[in-house]
Amino acid sequence: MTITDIRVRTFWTTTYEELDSDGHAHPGPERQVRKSLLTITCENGTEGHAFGSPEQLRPHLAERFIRKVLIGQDALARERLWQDLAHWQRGSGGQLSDRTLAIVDCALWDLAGKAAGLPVYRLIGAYRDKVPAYGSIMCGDEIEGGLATPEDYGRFAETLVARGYQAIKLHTWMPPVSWSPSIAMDLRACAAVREAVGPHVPLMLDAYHWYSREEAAELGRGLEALNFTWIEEVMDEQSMSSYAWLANELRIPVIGPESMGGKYQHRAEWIRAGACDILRTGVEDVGGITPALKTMHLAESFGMNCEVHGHGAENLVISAVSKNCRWYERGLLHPMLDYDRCPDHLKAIPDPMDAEGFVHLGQTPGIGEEIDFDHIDAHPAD
Ligand SMILES: O=C(O)[C@H](O)[C@@H](O)[C@@H](O)C(=O)NO
Ligand SMILES: [Mg+2]
Repeated sequence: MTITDIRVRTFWTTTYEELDSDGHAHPGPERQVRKSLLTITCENGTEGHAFGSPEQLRPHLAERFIRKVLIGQDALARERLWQDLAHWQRGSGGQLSDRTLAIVDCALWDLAGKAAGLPVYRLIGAYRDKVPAYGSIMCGDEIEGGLATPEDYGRFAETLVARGYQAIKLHTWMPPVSWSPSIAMDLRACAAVREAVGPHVPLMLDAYHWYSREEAAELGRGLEALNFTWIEEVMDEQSMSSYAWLANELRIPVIGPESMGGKYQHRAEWIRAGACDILRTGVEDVGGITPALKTMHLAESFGMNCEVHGHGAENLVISAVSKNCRWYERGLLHPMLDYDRCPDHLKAIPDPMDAEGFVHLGQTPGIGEEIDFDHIDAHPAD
């Protein structure tokens, strides 16, 4: 199966979210945004697709790297094509990101699933056909009726448990919220959620990402008293030794790294340094399904769980093929947003969740996205 073409289509789609000055998502006015679709085509007409941002698929990257590495190559040689693209990162002057690698890798996996007539999670080797989900709540805000108070978090958590979520993760308040960061408020929100859902629902916290060691330890001890399941990204992840210090200080499991680059190699160093009790990966964070699988296997070799960052078909695949992954992160969730609303560019959401809190893997060949090509072609945004 020889790759004969790659193309990028950029189109308009609707969003109901906006990013704050720190890059965290919150509810926002309905508006149109640009999104891109990479399509890889083989000589027999088989195609693989993956979504990304226009910036991650901009012409310089599509022509200088993606086309150059892929055209004429065996589409099923994913490992070699991923390695070739990853090696180009050094010579790209910082232009070729892990996010772009992830898009290409996901499109190749989608193509392989189409060629085999299998959903990708079964092509890789299923561990399960449904994954328990935790509700990942958006960062706090100052919106009336949103996530402005600890009580708001408590009320929202109750609705999420009633919806079926088997666990809940809080992202609490961060700048630009005027009075944040605040350990006291973080712990008040966590206490309100624990009070609302009772003692047995697993709870996790992902808070302000730049606390000091002492602040992070104080926060962690507060979570221990509330019987939380893990503490996440509460210090700058560039300081691996700070996380080794924190993991040694606390009983509650420390999970990471999420936002750090370095793929599976850097995550191996975190394990070696004792900087995490639970490893973290994500298809976008480490450069694709191919390296995310390596991260999963790395953690498994150390008897560790590895939890997947982010929602979407590709992260659901990773969660479904790994014994040492406990959850699917479904979110980000907010009282004013309908997470189950189907995006304009899809015919169905990729992560439907049943009333018991399980997200079921689709059986359609490919990565698991039902793409609405008519929408994409009818709303060009080049
Ligand atoms: O932008 C971010 O920091 C992430 O999207 C974050 O909000 C959330 O996805 C996360 O940290 N999950 O663990
Ligand atoms: Mg996180």
